[in-house]
Amino acid sequence: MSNPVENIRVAIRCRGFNEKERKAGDKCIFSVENEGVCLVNPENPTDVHRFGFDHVFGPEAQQHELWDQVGKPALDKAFAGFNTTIFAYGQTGSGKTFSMQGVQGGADGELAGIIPRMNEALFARVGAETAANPDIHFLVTCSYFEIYNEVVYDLLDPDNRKNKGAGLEIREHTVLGIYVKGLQEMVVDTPKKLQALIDQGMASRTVGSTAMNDTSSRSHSVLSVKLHQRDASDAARSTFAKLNLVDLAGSERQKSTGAAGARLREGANINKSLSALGNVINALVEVAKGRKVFVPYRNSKLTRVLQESLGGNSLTAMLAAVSPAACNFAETLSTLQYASRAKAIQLRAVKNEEASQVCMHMMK
Ligand SMILES: Nc1ncnc2c1ncn2[C@@H]1O[C@H](COP(=O)(O)OP(=O)(O)OP(=O)(O)O)[C@@H](O)[C@H]1O
Repeated sequence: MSNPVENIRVAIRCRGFNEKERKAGDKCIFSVENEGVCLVNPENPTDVHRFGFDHVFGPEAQQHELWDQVGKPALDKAFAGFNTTIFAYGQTGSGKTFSMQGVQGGADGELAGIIPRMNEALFARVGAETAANPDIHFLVTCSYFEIYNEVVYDLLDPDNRKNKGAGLEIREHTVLGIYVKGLQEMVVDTPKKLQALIDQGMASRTVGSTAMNDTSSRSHSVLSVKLHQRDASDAARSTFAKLNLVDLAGSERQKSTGAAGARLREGANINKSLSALGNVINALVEVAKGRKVFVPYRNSKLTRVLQESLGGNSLTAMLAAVSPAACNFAETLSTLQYASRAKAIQLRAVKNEEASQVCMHMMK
């Protein structure tokens, strides 16, 4: 694989009706059509919106299908030395965290989302490759942070969490790219250790109850797993890859969330950063058409952190989560429009051989 030019891959996932929607006897306005979706305006049945996507997962789709189509290809690319990103976008309560993290328990862990599956598959592959070739050495590190009210907090550093207000700075390195200064970078060598850090980070994440979701994520979270591969017999084949797994805070209309006070302020910040993301997506669509336009990455912490994932050195998949219920028509339409625009973004990922040379110092 060498320097592919790829569009962002966009997947849609529609959950089933939740308790509230079922009790209200709400109508289903979403249907799957081949690799596309159809959304009908409940107020006007002739107002029909059709969109095509790379993958569509209906309410009956299982977590392992999402892993096969979206998670595993990203992991394969990381092993080939490419930065990869998966980010979940969608209305609050639409199933972003369910898709990314899933639910613990259930028979054979079938409710596990992309992140725990990624963890297990990553170390299974590290074990298999090391067994097949003793010259290959791996180093896996991870960091986990959230952006809450436009401030970056380290989810793996309890002191940083206690000291709310003093956030971390986002910086840029000529070889390693965008990074968060002072963020803890933990070395992990078993899936158990990585899962313990993920659980620790999840427990620290800012969550609040809104009218739309009892445990709504009020921050954007970024789990970043770095995979360093060193080939002792051929240094030129050493690589580095960053795997970013991003669970965005839910987009929402203030009216539908019943927000007030802190929730209202959070909501305003969430909407501000998601609209900054929308503006970056719009600009990148113009760039893909060959137009020279300014891409406003610096307008929010979120877009700055996602800069490489959206328009730089990364192969990226967007997972847009939606509700099937008529009461969410406006939000679902807006998510589908947002996701549909993102499809046009082109990515130019480069195999990280140069960066790996820098990172090799960390392994010595
Ligand atoms: N595909 C699905 N199958 C079963 N349950 C689901 C599915 N998607 C979401 N849910 C359930 O719906 C509820 C809301 O989902 P989730 O917390 O993932 O939403 P979210 O998009 O992350 O919301 P927020 O932006 O508010 O954090 C949870 O109880 C979750 O378990």
